[in-house]
Amino acid sequence: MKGSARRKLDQLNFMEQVRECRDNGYLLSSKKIGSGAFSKVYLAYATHERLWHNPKLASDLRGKRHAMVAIKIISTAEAPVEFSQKFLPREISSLNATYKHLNVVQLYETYQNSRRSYLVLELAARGDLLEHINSVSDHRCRPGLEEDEARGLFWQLVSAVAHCHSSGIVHRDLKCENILLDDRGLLKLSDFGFANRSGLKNSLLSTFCGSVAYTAPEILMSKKYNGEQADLWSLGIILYAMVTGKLPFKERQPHRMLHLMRQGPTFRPGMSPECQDLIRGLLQLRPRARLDLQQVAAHCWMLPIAHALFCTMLSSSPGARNQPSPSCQQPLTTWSLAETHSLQGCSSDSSVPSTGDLATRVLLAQCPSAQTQSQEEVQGLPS
Ligand SMILES: Nc1ncnc2c1ncn2[C@@H]1O[C@H](COP(=O)(O)OP(=O)(O)OP(=O)(O)O)[C@@H](O)[C@H]1O
Repeated sequence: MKGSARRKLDQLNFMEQVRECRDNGYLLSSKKIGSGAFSKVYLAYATHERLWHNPKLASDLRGKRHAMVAIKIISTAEAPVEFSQKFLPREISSLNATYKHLNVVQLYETYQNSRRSYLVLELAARGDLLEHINSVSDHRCRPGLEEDEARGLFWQLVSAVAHCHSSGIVHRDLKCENILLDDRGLLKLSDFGFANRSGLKNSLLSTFCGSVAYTAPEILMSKKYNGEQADLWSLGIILYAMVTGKLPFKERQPHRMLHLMRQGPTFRPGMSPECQDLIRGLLQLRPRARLDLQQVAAHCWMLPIAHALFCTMLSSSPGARNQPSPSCQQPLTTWSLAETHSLQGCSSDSSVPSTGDLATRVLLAQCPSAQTQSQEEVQGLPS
């Protein structure tokens, strides 16, 4: 098809999409914020009428004080049947199963016709983690994020993945490009296109998913694998990318990649030994030897953040305000309220149960004086 004919067709298609969105209560803007293999993602606005009819959407956007959403439009007529019948339904059911956590992109609703499917998603307007790492690296004239910043983001990611796993979902495509940031700088895990139910505790998966650079060795070796343990490997790669600005193993050929993996990651001088230890703990060749999420959250590199969060929870609870724990008196000036909520995994909607038990459990183990002092406050949190 000639260029001008293609442009005309694109324009007609877009006008049709605008109409279909309007019929469903959204004003589609022409601002394209991303695209995937069979999808385009646009900025859109929820109408008053839509907000009135969709309490899930209304309660979330009320907290954000805007009406913007991201609409992912999938051209099901053009996509392979397997995509429309297998992966897309899985993406939708995984997003529904992981609703609602502050660090997982929210799916507000879907609508479809014979040609397209529409996913109305929470907007994460500040791009992805890869772009963020690259822009910070340029700014610092040094590859990678400061460890303090990496710690804050990584905690949010661990909290999001823990929420997915406890909801029975394995992501299977964890990578920097699938981790988005919103306008408050909060991390939002997205793209559940390869996600699956983790099913029975010991059931194994066999499909190859994701990008080679983030893929666990057992998958590259075409073995049956445990999805949760494979996600843990990807977390190790992401943490390495955050603090070094590079990928630890980079090879196109799986067998060469495996060779590099067996040698293990190398670290630049200046990286803290604690961070190196955490990365090594995740990048274990044997899946069962990898740290689990609880161990990651309790790792000494993570402690400053778990500690800060726990102290914030203590100081904001009425009983503890007058009686601070002697071991929890560090200033918390580096954490804003939004960050603290995120660390807790809480939603901005107070009616939603908090899933942020990670820090509480970690700190109760690490901070005995807090344990005796705050029994009552902590009992209020889900475990
Ligand atoms: N909720 C969102 N907020 C802002 N941008 C988004 C959102 N969801 C997706 N995007 C943007 O759109 C791009 C494509 O979205 P997504 O990764 O979900 O689609 P995909 O079809 O699964 O992509 P791929 O084929 O690369 O796996 C993302 O890389 C991101 O830049």
